[in-house]
Amino acid sequence: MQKTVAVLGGGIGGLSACYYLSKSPQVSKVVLLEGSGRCGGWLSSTRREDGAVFEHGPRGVRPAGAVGKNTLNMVSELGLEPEVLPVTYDHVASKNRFLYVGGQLHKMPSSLGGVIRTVPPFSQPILQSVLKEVLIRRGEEEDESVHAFVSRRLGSELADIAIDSLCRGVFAGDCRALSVRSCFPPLYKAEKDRGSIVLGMLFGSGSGPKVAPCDLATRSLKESWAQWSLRKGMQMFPEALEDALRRKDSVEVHKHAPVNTLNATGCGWEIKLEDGCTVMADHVISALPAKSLASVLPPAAHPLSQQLRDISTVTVAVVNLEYEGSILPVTGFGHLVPSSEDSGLLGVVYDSIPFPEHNRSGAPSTRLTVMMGGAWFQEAFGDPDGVSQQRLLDRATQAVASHLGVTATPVWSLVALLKDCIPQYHLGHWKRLETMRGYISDHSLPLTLAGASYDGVAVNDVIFSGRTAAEGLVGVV
Ligand SMILES: Cc1cc2nc3c(=O)[nH]c(=O)nc-3n(C[C@H](O)[C@H](O)[C@H](O)COP(=O)(O)OP(=O)(O)OC[C@H]3O[C@@H](n4cnc5c(N)ncnc54)[C@H](O)[C@@H]3O)c2cc1C
Ligand SMILES: C=Cc1c2[nH]c(c1C)Cc1[nH]c(c(CCC(=O)O)c1C)Cc1[nH]c(c(C)c1CCC(=O)O)Cc1[nH]c(c(C)c1C=C)C2
Repeated sequence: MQKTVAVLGGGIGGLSACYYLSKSPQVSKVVLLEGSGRCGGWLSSTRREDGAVFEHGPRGVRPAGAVGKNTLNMVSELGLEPEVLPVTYDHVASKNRFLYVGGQLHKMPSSLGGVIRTVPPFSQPILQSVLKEVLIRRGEEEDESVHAFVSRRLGSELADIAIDSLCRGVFAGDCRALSVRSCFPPLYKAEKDRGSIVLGMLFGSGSGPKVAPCDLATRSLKESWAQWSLRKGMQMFPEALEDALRRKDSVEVHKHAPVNTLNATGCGWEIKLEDGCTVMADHVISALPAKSLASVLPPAAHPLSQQLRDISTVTVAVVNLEYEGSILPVTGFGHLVPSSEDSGLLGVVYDSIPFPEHNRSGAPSTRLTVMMGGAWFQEAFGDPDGVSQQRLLDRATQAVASHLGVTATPVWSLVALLKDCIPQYHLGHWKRLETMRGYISDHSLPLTLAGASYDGVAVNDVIFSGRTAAEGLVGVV
């Protein structure tokens, strides 16, 4: 029987689910319902007339692994290959990442020399911790915080500085609350399967999904890409996806269509939109943030809604700055700030270094992005609704002045408050997923969960979640 599938949320997760569904003859109709006036969700770029591009959300995607290949396959199918801007592993933006500790920038080790010597801010060679790690006994816990896991296996200094910063630079989150099992599955699996992170990395652990690479993915391997972006910014990606979907007879894309309620009809769903319109569907793929889905589910699904509400999120202030000339004292991807140094200031990306193509045409300029808040937003700035743009801008320019010695006034700036933008996979997230998916299956709800709230926040993971959701319904596409 052919089905009508409604996909809720037109972020990269929902668009991807539609894309894969539309490849299947088993689906007669796909209806995408996006609440806002734009598809793409957090993939959002400001393009100025002089050619400058500023990212508010993701600025680079990794080509590595099956999910990285999968994304590049989609990029290629969408005809975006000529627009791809690759950054190779030997580029300075791949080799140089900094930590701001004790009022100074420290380059993170990226070569053997950097791990065999004692390199500040660390008090002993990283290699020492790595060699000892092999001898540490396997943990017994079903889950553990990222901080506890790394402290146990590699020592508290690496956990307090490097891992604390890494969790801020990926989840804008607190490594003492985040789950190692859900945030860094390869680390957790390496210990479970091989008894050690190092042995897991050396000999592999478990088997992940397999994806056949297209020419573009093969090229990314041959040319050693570390990350890539698109010529007119990451927003090109959802724009191309939306265009491709609009060209298919089987797909309807509705923007300005916020979902208000979902009512189970016995053989599907009646979906009420805020404007009073109704959409009927045999199946729903939700690519909404977990809390948004919780608020539209029927009261009878209360146990599921409660679990969804318990997946918390953090708010990040993103400040894009543009300076006259080439003003950076160092070169690289950017720097992260551990929470012990300055909890409210997460890090600074040196956007002009990996992607100079996004600089304005004409006179030289430097583009930076300062990211603030995250799990520390409330303690640093108070209620997100009460903080002024000027305060965020001042805090960002002060950080650029004290961390990088850049005291010039930016020639252009943009402050964006990204409310509830990154889900936090706290301790026990895996159990919550099991409970939620168990509830859906036990109650035979025609509902699939996709998007960043569940199985990975990276663009690649979210796209793959859209594919998995579609394939769960129609088989391999
Ligand atoms: C500042 C920042 C930097 C990032 N950097 C990177 C990076 O460098 N690399 C990387 O891989 N990833 C990065 N990410 C992560 C990645 O961008 C996100 O995890 C991903 O875009 C989430 O996609 P999504 O489709 O799951 O959700 P969203 O983008 O949140 O999309 C959900 C959609 O649902 C819609 N919606 C909400 N409620 C309703 C409703 N009731 N009815 C209808 N529609 C509704 C929203 O309008 C939205 O369009 C970053 C994220 C942020 C915030
Ligand atoms: C300072 C805050 C943030 C910076 N980027 C993000 C935040 C919250 C969000 C983010 N960054 C990455 C991802 C995807 C993860 C993935 O698995 O691909 C997300 C959601 C990529 C990333 N950024 C950094 C690392 C180590 C990674 C992981 C992948 C990789 O190694 O490339 C470090 C980093 N992020 C930021 C800065 C300033 C920084 C380091 C210098 C900004």
